[in-house]
Amino acid sequence: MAGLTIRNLTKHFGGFTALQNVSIEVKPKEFLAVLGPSGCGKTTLLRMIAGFETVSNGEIEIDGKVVSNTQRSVPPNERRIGIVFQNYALWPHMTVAENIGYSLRVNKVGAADLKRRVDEALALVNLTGMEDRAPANLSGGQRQRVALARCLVAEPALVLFDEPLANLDVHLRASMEDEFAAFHRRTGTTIVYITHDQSEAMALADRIAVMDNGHLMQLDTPEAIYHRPANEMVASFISQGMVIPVTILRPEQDGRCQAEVMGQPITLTCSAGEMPRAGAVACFRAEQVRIAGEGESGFDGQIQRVVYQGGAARIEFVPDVAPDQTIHFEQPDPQPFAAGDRARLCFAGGWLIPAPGRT
Ligand SMILES: Nc1ncnc2c1ncn2[C@@H]1O[C@H](COP(=O)(O)OP(=O)(O)OP(=O)(O)O)[C@@H](O)[C@H]1O
Repeated sequence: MAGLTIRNLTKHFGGFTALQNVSIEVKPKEFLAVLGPSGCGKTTLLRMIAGFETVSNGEIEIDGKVVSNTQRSVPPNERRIGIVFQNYALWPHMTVAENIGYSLRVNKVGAADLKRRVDEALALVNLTGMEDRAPANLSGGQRQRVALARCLVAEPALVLFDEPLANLDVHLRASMEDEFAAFHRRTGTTIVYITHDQSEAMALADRIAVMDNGHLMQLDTPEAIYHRPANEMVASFISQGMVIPVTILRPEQDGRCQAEVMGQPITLTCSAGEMPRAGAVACFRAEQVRIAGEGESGFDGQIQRVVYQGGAARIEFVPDVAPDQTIHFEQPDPQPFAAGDRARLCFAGGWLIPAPGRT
């Protein structure tokens, strides 16, 4: 399986810059998710990797060969890339096997070889026995698997997924997530998976590239992105992290620093070399918020909303000292709170977000 190198990639559409200086290295067999809000440039990036868009600057290398730079662009069909789209794009008048074997027939692959490769692809996506069905007689998840088999049969160096689960219902998404993960474990295919759904990215990817406004914000493992976001965008975009001003009291020691948040002392995890500085902010996760014990110090405030989620509720709380800030946390049943109640909370940890330009 091939690797993919994206170097200083920029894309202008007229006066609009959709991608700005993006560099990403995808290792062979890696599963990389590209995650970001609508309009951040995910599809543009995918289209450039596939060769549907030229580059304004920078270059793309697949398996060590340059396929796009400002001078040249290898056509999509010569890039050995498979693409799985969200709308499957299956031929309705062909059977499952005919759909899967289409590209081989076009390339005049012999009948015996074609059947063997189609059978192998069917087995890879757990569709053996369904070769004679029409796409109309398949479930959404099965159609998506046919689309995957159709792309695998061509033995691509790299498979691009463009929001492949966006059209499926919640239950089917979960089971397809399992299938994609199992498929990746079985085949070791190098995958670039575009999504705006962070739980999908977290569940599937070895690493996640978080994008915003055409810029790469962070490229790291799901755990690092969650626990050590590089900036405020990543902190708040991933799992609605709470970004709150803090005062750093002492320089970093052993990956931690003493700080103050909303008038309360706190120990934050942080990157090496952090020093007291102006404008510091930290990211707090819902599980790092708790109700202060009897007589324990904390910050007082009012419960704004209680949203029941089955087994637990999401509680939204506004602190008296920071009325513009909403703190949210999960409270397991039975629910002690209602909107309007007073409470005292404290934080049990947090991550000091590195100063801008220093990640
Ligand atoms: N051909 C084009 N001409 C002009 N602007 C474009 C073109 N294609 C994309 N854009 C703009 O580039 C930006 C990035 O678009 P892109 O489709 O890559 O975003 P995205 O992250 O995939 O969004 P979504 O999740 O909504 O599909 C958007 O502001 C979009 O309007």
